[in-house]
Amino acid sequence: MTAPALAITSLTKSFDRPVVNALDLTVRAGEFYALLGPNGAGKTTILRMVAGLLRPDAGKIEIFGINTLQDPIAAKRIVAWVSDEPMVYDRLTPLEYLEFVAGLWQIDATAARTKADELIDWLGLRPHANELCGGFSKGMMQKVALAGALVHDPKLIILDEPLTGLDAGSARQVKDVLLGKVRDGITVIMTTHILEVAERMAERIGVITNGKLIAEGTLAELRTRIGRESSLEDIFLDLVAQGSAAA
Ligand SMILES: Nc1ncnc2c1ncn2[C@@H]1O[C@H](COP(=O)(O)OP(=O)(O)OP(=O)(O)O)[C@@H](O)[C@H]1O
Repeated sequence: MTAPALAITSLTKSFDRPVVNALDLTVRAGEFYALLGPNGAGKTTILRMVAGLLRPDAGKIEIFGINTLQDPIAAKRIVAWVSDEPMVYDRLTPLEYLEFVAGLWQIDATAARTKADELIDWLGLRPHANELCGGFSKGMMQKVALAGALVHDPKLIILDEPLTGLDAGSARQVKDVLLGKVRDGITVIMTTHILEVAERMAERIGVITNGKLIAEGTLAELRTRIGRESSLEDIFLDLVAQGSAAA
């Protein structure tokens, strides 16, 4: 049996207060999973721990069976992390940036160039491929950062609010790239506040409040849980209200 793309067990993290509370979460291989939750629920903190950018206080994270705390380099090789605050080098063009990232992954120069060209075309960056990133809008930076995260052909792509700040055309390009990846068998996990995106794209949706998973399932399963025909917005608000009352 294939190991899950992500298996989180009893994950716990506090800053000045508990933010992630003994969280258990499993995402299957090949799934498109959306993580929803109100502001401050802990979504980014959870994903930063999965991406190896933040150390948990307790708990276990496995990516395709690799323990991220015991074997962080092996885990990072198969994961892409796309932050909601894109970081690219101002003084490089998108092509130079992608070749630089490919070099960090020790991908050979010819393969790197082919990969970079493919990503540039997919994300509609071709007209700007030879301009310095420093002059780019936030949306264009976000697309370059996404391309950079995909250079090493990750098996699991984790994105924090990938569509925020993108115009309709760019959002469509990013969505198409992600759906294409899922069709190719790649697993995608993303947070979003755009419920319509979760509704249309995700196979399963997890709802986080106060660092805990309070509900999870397909849209149909979440509807059944609420017990009436509702929009995802109504379901989400009902679940969050229930979660807050329980806390
Ligand atoms: N490095 C940090 N130091 C202290 N507190 C932090 C740190 N990172 C996050 N927090 C706190 O942890 C809580 C959860 O933050 P997090 O960013 O994970 O939430 P989120 O669900 O992603 O929210 P949003 O939807 O607003 O992005 C917040 O109260 C935040 O202020």
